[in-house]
Amino acid sequence: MHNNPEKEKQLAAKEAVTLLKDGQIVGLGTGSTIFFAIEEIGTLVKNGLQIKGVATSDASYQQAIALGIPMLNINDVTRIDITIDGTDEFDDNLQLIKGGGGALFKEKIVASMSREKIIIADASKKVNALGKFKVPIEVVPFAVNYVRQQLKKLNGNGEVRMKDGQTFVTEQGNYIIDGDFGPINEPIILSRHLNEIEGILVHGLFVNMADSVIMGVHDTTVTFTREALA
Ligand SMILES: O=C(CO)[C@H](O)[C@H](O)COP(=O)(O)O
Repeated sequence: MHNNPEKEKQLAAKEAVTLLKDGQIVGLGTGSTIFFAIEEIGTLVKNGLQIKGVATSDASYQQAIALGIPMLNINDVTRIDITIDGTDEFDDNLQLIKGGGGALFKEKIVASMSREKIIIADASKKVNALGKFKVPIEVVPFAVNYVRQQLKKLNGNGEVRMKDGQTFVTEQGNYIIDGDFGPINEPIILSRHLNEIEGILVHGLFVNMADSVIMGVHDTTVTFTREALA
């Protein structure tokens, strides 16, 4: 049986939104998987679900507003109850590489403020070792060459992300360096090293963050939980 990523994304999204409850403040991730979740939430809100959203990108904000989902500014909230977001890769320990869409800064802040963090994914995102997908690293433009040199010391190779022939610029006005470290056997240690490099605003290793990953596979879903790892 062939995988159908679009269908798997939709199934995971449909499953995730069943977790939402009246009164919650909900973090809305970014990307093509979350697109489906926001659509589903729009329908639930039309049918009476009372939640308020906090977006991780302009795209998710605009989609949510167009669907009539009430939205809050992150600086007007002191808590986020639950966040649903996508991922570029996840491993058996529910460690993630995120930021393929370049929204990693807001995604990490929203995740850090969230009591519960749910990741949704199609089956292609599950890997034995992180690292086939290059680690997105958001860098203040002044520090780009310095950071690339520092990545070399970590046995990494970083290329500045381009889009349509231009340097990709994040919503914060920064650049993304996509870091190739080969298979990442110790994501927690690499994450710590990256945290220590001046000029890096945020990186796409989301370690010990996801509470669960809902993965669409063929015509069903499988849920992996952090609780089950302990
Ligand atoms: O981190 C992200 C954006 O910054 C996305 O969650 C990630 O890139 C997955 O995207 P998609 O659902 O389109 O595969």
